[in-house]
Amino acid sequence: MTTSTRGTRVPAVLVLEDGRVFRGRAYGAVGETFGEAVFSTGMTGYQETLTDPSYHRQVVVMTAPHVGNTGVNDEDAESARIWVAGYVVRDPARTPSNWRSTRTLDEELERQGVVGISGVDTRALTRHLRERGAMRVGIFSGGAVADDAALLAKVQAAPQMKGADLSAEVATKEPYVVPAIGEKRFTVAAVDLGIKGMTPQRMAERGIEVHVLPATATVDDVYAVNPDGVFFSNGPGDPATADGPVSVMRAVLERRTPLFGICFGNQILGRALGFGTYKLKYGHRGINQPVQDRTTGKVEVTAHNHGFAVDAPLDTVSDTPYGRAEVSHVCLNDNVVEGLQLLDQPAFSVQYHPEAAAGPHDAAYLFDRFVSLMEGERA
Ligand SMILES: NC(=O)CC[C@H](N)C(=O)O
Repeated sequence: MTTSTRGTRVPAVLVLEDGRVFRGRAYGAVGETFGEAVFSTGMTGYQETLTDPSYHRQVVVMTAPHVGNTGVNDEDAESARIWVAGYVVRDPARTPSNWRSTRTLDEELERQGVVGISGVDTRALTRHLRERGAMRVGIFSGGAVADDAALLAKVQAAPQMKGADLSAEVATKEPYVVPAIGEKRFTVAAVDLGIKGMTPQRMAERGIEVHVLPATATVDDVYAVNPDGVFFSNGPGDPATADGPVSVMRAVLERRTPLFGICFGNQILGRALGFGTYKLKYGHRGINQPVQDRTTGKVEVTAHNHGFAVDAPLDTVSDTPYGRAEVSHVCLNDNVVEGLQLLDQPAFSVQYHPEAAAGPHDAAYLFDRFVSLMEGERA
């Protein structure tokens, strides 16, 4: 049960699993919530962040101090609802202003029952997460917020992100089609593991008819649409649990159908090739992360949202059951693997978000690369 906080100063408390406590005021819905505390460095694009299904079960801390300035509109959502488990801001806008805005962010959080906290020193909280790593957190308001020991016990009983199998909780239950814009050139089967709305849109803009399939889609479901290419989306949870999608991807690789993966899809390609995945200390989340495309040498500024990464050798070509593979992209902040490509068949993936919602459009060329692979098959 949640109630309104707007215009009030309901006390709220944020409790990390290592016992650190931050006090503030309720923001959005009043109640309690649990998740993995992560920080996003995006200065803008909060609506896209909140509605990205990959944030399911995560409590997002915004490093930008002023959030909500442009309100909420009906155009920028990346899915039908807010997925973050909780929201932490420093200084929410009191009077949002934007020509597209139809409501305030705190109204929207409250309407969707999303518990948040404001008035928190998000710089201190971010530094704590950076030093200690992402960890479980609870936000509490409205009830007893004084007994920190009892709240800490609740946080320590909440589920971990490591080992969480979440795609089926966020993905579509029924297949649907996003039609090509203009002349239809290709058909793609897109396995929805938590897809963002902009991803099929970026394909549709290139003449692709996108058949979005549930996370549980089988190899037969994928080939029933007679695809020119197969796509595996972003999504929440630990890639080590995604055995079903890994086996579907292996079947796609067997058939040498052109393949593209984004984020969770990159981790699944890593696993399909025989690499491991591991949890990063605090992940990459934001819209200003430098990545180098090692195939061209170009550096691009990119949107990220990942807490896990692929463990593949950076400087050697690997022999895999599907031929030679290499790391195509790398994050220049920390050398984390940001992309994989096969050298003997048309398959590649990136760990970041070329659909750019929100974020810079530097990486849009990857959708063209996917089109080229499908063109190559036809030539
Ligand atoms: N955006 C994504 O697809 C994230 C993938 C995975 N859940 C991770 O945290 O690394």
